[in-house]
Amino acid sequence: MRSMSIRVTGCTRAQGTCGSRNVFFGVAPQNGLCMTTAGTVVDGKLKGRNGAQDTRVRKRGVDGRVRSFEEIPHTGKNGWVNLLKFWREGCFKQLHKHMERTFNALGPIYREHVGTHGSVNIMLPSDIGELFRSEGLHPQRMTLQPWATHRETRQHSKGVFLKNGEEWRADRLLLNKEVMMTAAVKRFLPLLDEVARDFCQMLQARVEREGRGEKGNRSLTIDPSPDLFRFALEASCHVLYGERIGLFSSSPSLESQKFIWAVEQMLATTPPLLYLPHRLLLRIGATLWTQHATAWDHIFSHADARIQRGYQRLSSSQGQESKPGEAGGRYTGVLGQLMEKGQLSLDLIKANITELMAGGVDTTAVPLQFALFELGRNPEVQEKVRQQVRTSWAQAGGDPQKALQGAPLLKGAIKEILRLYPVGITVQRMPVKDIVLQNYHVPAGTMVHVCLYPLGRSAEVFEDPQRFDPGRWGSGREAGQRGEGSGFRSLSFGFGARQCVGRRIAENEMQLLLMHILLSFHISVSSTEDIKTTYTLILQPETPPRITFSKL
Ligand code: HEM
Repeated sequence: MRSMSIRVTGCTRAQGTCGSRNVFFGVAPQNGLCMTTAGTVVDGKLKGRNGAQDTRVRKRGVDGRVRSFEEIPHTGKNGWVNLLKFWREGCFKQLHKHMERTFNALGPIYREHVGTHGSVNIMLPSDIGELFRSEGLHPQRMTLQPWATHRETRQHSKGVFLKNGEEWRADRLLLNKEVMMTAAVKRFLPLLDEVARDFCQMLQARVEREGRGEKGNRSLTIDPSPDLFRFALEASCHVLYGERIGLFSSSPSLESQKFIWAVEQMLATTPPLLYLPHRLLLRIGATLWTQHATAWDHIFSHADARIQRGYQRLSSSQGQESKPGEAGGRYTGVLGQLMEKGQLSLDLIKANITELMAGGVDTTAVPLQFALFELGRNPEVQEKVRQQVRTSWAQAGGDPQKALQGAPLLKGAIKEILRLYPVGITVQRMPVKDIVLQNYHVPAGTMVHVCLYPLGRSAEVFEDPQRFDPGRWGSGREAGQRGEGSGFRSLSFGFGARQCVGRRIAENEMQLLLMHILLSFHISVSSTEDIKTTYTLILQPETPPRITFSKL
């Protein structure tokens, strides 16, 4: 086992889990006192066993030893009591804020036991690096058991999201070729660009039709979220099935609206099911379980219909000479590529494509809402990004890949959005060997959560963390970043071999849409107040922001 050097911890604001919103200890808010095995938190400040004032430095124990797992500060030992408090305090919906408060109170590492689930939570890049180095050849996350149970009860195969071990790796290597490799990105980028341009045309027509002001110079204020969900679904279907589904028409299909609703329902019902004995809920036919399973059934039947169509299209074009995935010279999407190569069984193609569909809509539509809001409330930043995009677009001669390459601020803007509003608020790993984090022993097989929301907003890690500054990610610019260790700061897509398989689709899709919007519209918001956020397996705005689009 490797020992670690002394580390300065990241707590600058010790406001504490133990204040009025304490969900764990049930201690009267006035005295704000919580016990941990490693120390005592008094008024949100960590004191050693002997009551010494918190130095914010995790030192070796007095005898110089690595501290034991049990000594890691924790939020209460009884998982069921904690669960009850979680429920009563509405903590499921504010998990990201709860994590931030708990780090502020307990320091950069803590244990948590809620219901049936136990974890060690960390947030500093140096600890994340250590975790990454111990993830092994088959990195393992927390399994979303309710999703797995749905597959088992319906006798569906599992895709990469739910698999582990060699089975996971075999599927994943084949999927990488179709969605992550540079050659694949080149194939699907024009499809995403087409959808992004069509979206902007649709928006331009709407601004002209419904906007205020003089003809040709109109503005429209709307909640763009329904349109962004449609955009993300249209883009996903185009890339995955090679099919446009007409969601920008005046009468988008009811079936697609139902799909969007089903993904929302599936996401919202997941967090409570993670902490409850969901198999029992299944057996007694509890509403929560039924809602969850019905939502998944809908997602599956939507994908099924499209896969059948894709299969027929491909079968009818067989015999014509063409490259794989390009029936009759036309790119037939990720589905077409996988079918033509024939290395994955039809069953596994279906399982994986369905997961890509389920994972690919809300995850991009929601950050786009935050991005429009941040660009709107930071007009100077918006203008800088627009200038770069304009120049790059003019030089790219219509080639979307070149245009994106010449606009690093656009990439920086997406990174900033995901730093401030990480879609998934944690990345989890089970280390395959014992490790030492913050000088505590963490045994192999422990579920460790990397908490992205507190990481992204930590003054220990980022200079002026509340500022939306796409330039902080520029090459050679270390100024916007702090603390020891390099890397492990931009982790919203996870890390290593198990990072998000849809990453390249998501990044390009979001960048292209923002690029075309910035080329066509000035964006503004009426209120610059922070957006309140809520957690429903993904982090979203409590109320979608209203955005004003003014024609340039
Ligand atoms: C901004 C958008 C997105 C974010 C922030 C995001 C984030 C993540 C994260 C954090 C993980 C876990 C990675 C890890 O454990 O290291 C993940 C996994 C995954 N994501 Fe995404 N995702 C996004 C978009 C997408 C899209 C568009 C798709 C599908 C087209 C997708 C499909 C998946 C799948 C299938 C996995 C499981 C991969 C595996 O276990 O091998 N995601 N995503």
